[in-house]
Amino acid sequence: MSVLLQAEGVGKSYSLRGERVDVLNDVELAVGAGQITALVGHSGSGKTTLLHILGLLTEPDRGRVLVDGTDMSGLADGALADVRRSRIGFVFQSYNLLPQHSALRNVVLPYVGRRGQGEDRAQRLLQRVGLSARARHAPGELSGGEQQRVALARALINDPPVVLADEPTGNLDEASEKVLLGLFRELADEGRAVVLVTHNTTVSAIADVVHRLDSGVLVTEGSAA
Ligand SMILES: Nc1ncnc2c1ncn2[C@@H]1O[C@H](COP(=O)(O)OP(=O)(O)OP(=O)(O)O)[C@@H](O)[C@H]1O
Repeated sequence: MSVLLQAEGVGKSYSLRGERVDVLNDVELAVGAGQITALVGHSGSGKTTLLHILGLLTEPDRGRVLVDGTDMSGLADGALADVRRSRIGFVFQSYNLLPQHSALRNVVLPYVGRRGQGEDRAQRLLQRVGLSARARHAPGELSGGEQQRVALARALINDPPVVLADEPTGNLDEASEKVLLGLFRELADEGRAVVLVTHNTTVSAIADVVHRLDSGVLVTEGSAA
């Protein structure tokens, strides 16, 4: 298994009303290509914080994140943004789609490839997530599950080897959940590393590896391998 994303000794604390809260303590994690990794744990255990650190959206206080074996600590903001755009697709818990733009425009916006090819690629991705007929619709005209699928298409626009998703099935009915989990499996089968934060046991059941966060410590619960 080739490791695409690693956390080494990652720690994060917040200061809340004068109280220090240690959210993550010395987290070690290696995320492999071709696998679905689930991050589980009770509410407030730090899953989103860890996902944001893995996605280079939040800097850890201690330790480091490696993408393709390269240490990300100390990279300038621009270089970090380049790695984020090209190597990591992130699906946010609240989708974070721009309401004034169509689904298609939302998918194209982060595209960094050859000029003129973004729209075609975005169309194909919308087709892949079953929404080609909704390309011109604004996020407000789509259901939660549809917005989630647009957010996944956007996360794939630059063909990233790593896909991170925060509670991707949080607002979905069973049928939409099944479609989305099928898509994540396809992404892993293509060789990508997929990391899902979830409370949902259906989601963790399809994962190849399950890690649980408990009191800031990450424990591996199970591995299909
Ligand atoms: N920006 C922040 N400032 C201060 N404290 C924060 C911040 N972000 C997270 N926290 C604290 O860190 C802890 C972990 O939050 P996090 O959102 O990572 O947990 P979670 O496991 O994803 O929870 P949930 O399952 O409820 O989404 C919480 O106690 C929260 O109050």
